[in-house]
Amino acid sequence: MNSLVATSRNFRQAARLLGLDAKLEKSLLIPFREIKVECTIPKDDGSLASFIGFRVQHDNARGPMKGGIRYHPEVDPDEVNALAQLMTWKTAVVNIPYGGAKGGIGCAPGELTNSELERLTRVFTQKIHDLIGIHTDVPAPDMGTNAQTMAWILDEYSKFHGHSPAVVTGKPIDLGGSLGRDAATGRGVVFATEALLAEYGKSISGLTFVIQGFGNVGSWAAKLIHERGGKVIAIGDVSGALRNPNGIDIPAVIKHKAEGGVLKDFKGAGAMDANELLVHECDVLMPCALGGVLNRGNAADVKAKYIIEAANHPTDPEADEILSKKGVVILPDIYANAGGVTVSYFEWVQNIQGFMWDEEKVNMELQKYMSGAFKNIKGMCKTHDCNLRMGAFTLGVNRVARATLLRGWEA
Ligand SMILES: NC(=O)C1=CN([C@@H]2O[C@H](COP(=O)(O)OP(=O)(O)OC[C@H]3O[C@@H](n4cnc5c(N)ncnc54)[C@H](OP(=O)(O)O)[C@@H]3O)[C@@H](O)[C@H]2O)C=CC1
Ligand SMILES: O=C(O)CCC(=O)C(=O)O
Repeated sequence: MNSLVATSRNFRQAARLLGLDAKLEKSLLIPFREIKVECTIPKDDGSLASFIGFRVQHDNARGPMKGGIRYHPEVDPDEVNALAQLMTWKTAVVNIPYGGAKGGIGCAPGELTNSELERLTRVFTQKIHDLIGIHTDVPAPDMGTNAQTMAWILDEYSKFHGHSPAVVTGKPIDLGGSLGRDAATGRGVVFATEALLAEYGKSISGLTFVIQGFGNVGSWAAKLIHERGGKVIAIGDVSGALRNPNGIDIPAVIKHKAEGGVLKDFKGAGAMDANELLVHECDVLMPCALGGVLNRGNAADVKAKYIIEAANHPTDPEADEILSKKGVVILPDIYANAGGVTVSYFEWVQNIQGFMWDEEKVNMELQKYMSGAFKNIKGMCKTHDCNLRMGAFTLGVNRVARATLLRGWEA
């Protein structure tokens, strides 16, 4: 299902549960601003390459718009729109003073050299610099981008507006990045998983995990699960998938990749069909890559008891229905992966204050925000007699609706 249709369907269902006025519902759905820019760069061989960049600023009722920038061949306007909308509800779920935005460039970052990526990032920043800013819209990394990408945006933006570290988060520490931001999404996923499992009298230790995606989010989640005694029995990325029923040595995989190795060539686990990953027998399934990977084509075959949505919108509404009929418990993206934006908020606060926190404080505050949000979601589930996804959506949408009504519409 189209990602924007799917996300909007979840929003509408939450709006109905909350009894929102139809006109307010319509206004909350329409993005504040959609930006589309052409980015042409000279490649290293002197030829020209053109790309399309997007930034969708969905809503700013609760504060500056916030969200990552994705570099991936499948980036398109509907996908960016859906991701921007999810950011609005996500920042509200964890109650940080932001709205939602998302950006992206349709490109294959693995096929561009470092200097081509730098030129592309700088051209994109030149095209949008007037529309982002510390108190308007603050980008961060997402799939295919990282701290280096944020450093280039910061440098290019600062040429127009003066040194502005708080204009992006997820920066390198040397440029004002926060300790703990790199690990934050994966760490938040693990805190969220612990909160969910505790409801069922379980803990990570001794349970089996399958993880799709071994980039920033997947590798940190896997590492922290491994440290807590969880058994990661299968992992995968674009190169392929691996399994080991006795548990994969995650620190060894991370070392193998850090040394330039390809995941599928790791020797401590056997190869498996990547299409089997999501339907592999396990206690907990963690999609940590693309959206829409759980759909009506595979949902009936999923064997996990719990799905933690570390990726954004990995589950189609059709799959949602099939999975909930099977009794699978799904922890929704707008809560499960909110640790990244929460620590981005801490980074922004540190930049504005000009005062750096130690990593212990960052992780402690993150845990506080994640457990507080889980309690609030459970409260909404009780009030509206709904599942965790609708609990999270009603929590987020209600906060944004209240802020919107308080601000009013007088011109
Ligand atoms: N970074 C962050 O702070 C946040 C990220 N998220 C979400 O988490 C997800 C992952 O993001 P992040 O870890 O940052 O991205 P990265 O680019 O760091 O990693 C993405 C991972 O997904 C893998 N992947 C991509 N396409 C496929 C595919 N078709 N099948 C299997 N694996 C695939 C990549 O493989 P390969 O390395 O081989 O290309 C890589 O391992 C995204 O949905 C993102 O929106 C959510 C909140 C915050
Ligand atoms: O850290 C941020 O600002 C945004 C992270 C993000 O893009 C996401 O949560 O999907």
